[in-house]
Amino acid sequence: MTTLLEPGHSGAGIGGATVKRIGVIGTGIMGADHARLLTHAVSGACVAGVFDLDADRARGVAADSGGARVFADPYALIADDDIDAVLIASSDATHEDFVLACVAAGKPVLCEKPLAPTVEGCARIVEAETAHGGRLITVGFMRRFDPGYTDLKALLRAGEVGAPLMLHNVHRNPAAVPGLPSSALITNSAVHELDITRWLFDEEIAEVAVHTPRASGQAGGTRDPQLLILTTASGVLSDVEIFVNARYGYEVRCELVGESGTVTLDAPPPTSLRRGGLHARALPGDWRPRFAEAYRLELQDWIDGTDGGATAWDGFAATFVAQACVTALESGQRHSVGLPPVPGIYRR
Ligand SMILES: NC(=O)c1ccc[n+]([C@@H]2O[C@H](COP(=O)([O-])OP(=O)(O)OC[C@H]3O[C@@H](n4cnc5c(N)ncnc54)[C@H](O)[C@@H]3O)[C@@H](O)[C@H]2O)c1
Ligand SMILES: O[C@H]1[C@H](O)[C@@H](O)[C@H](O)[C@@H](O)[C@H]1O
Repeated sequence: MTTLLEPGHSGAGIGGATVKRIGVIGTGIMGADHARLLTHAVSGACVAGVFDLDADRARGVAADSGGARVFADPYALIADDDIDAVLIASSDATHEDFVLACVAAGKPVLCEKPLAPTVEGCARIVEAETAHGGRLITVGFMRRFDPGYTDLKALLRAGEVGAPLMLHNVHRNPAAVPGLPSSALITNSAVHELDITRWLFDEEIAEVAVHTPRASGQAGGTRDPQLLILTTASGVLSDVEIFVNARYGYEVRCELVGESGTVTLDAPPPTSLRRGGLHARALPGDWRPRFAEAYRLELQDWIDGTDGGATAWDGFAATFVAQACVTALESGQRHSVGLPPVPGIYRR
């Protein structure tokens, strides 16, 4: 693939031989988790700098990361000569400015999903990276590294279930903040399934529809749950139940239906308890335990420069489809997607 990175680099990852000094912007739930993984579970990296609007939070993560520098300004962190690459885990609306600053500084950047919450914001990022002339950006669609999803894709590729027909996805969170906009179920949560559908079938989503039952009484006015129906260019259907006030726990699973068999991706853990007439398996409270291995593998891939992660174009496409879903939600009508052509630097 085309790259303008230094020798030893491949694609948007960091690559090279020495320990990579990472700057982390945003040290909330995800930033702290990524910093912990970079410090303790990923080889060839250390957390060298942190920034968060909440300075106490940044100081706590810096201390847990072996004494990283706490920056007072995120743009100073990005520009600093002792920071080799940047991980952005601040809130969604801040991603665009930070990613653009990384591209301007020529630094590899791993940005948590979504790349930006608006299509226009993602387009500005893709334009900047294209003008730079080589890939620097990776987007944190970590499910691409989840052993369950990679197995599912391998079985599909090997022809084990024949040609694909349907993918049934379930994505549930125990509770959302009261007053969450209905569109956020799509742009912040179901955006993972939009990415996974494109990645699994290696094709674009051509049409979307969104159906809603009556809203849950626990949802505080948000239209929750929602059922997204995605149709790919070749006519595969991928349906997504997104329910962010499911109350009982965090759960992500799916079933792929092919012409000669099916594959079920269930929720770990592998252990289950049988007692008192029940057969039970513990569910996590959020995404971190469910996708722990996926986050680790995603970060290792980025540090190694192996280039298996989602590109800025994938980030653009996911937000583009999400926007079409929001339009479908608001209009109650099916909506064609019509992605623009893929710029050259993203053709694999
Ligand atoms: N890949 C995943 O599975 C996954 C899971 C959860 C969250 N996320 C994404 O990660 C990002 C962070 O989510 P979170 O759950 O950690 O949220 P969080 O609220 O716990 O943390 C966000 C942090 O960003 C900080 N922040 C806000 N504005 C900032 C700014 N301008 N500069 C620097 N810091 C700023 C906040 O102070 C906070 O500490 C979001 O974009 C979210 O969509 C991804
Ligand atoms: O930001 C989080 C995160 O992306 C999780 O992976 C997803 O399951 C949640 O629904 C979402 O709110």
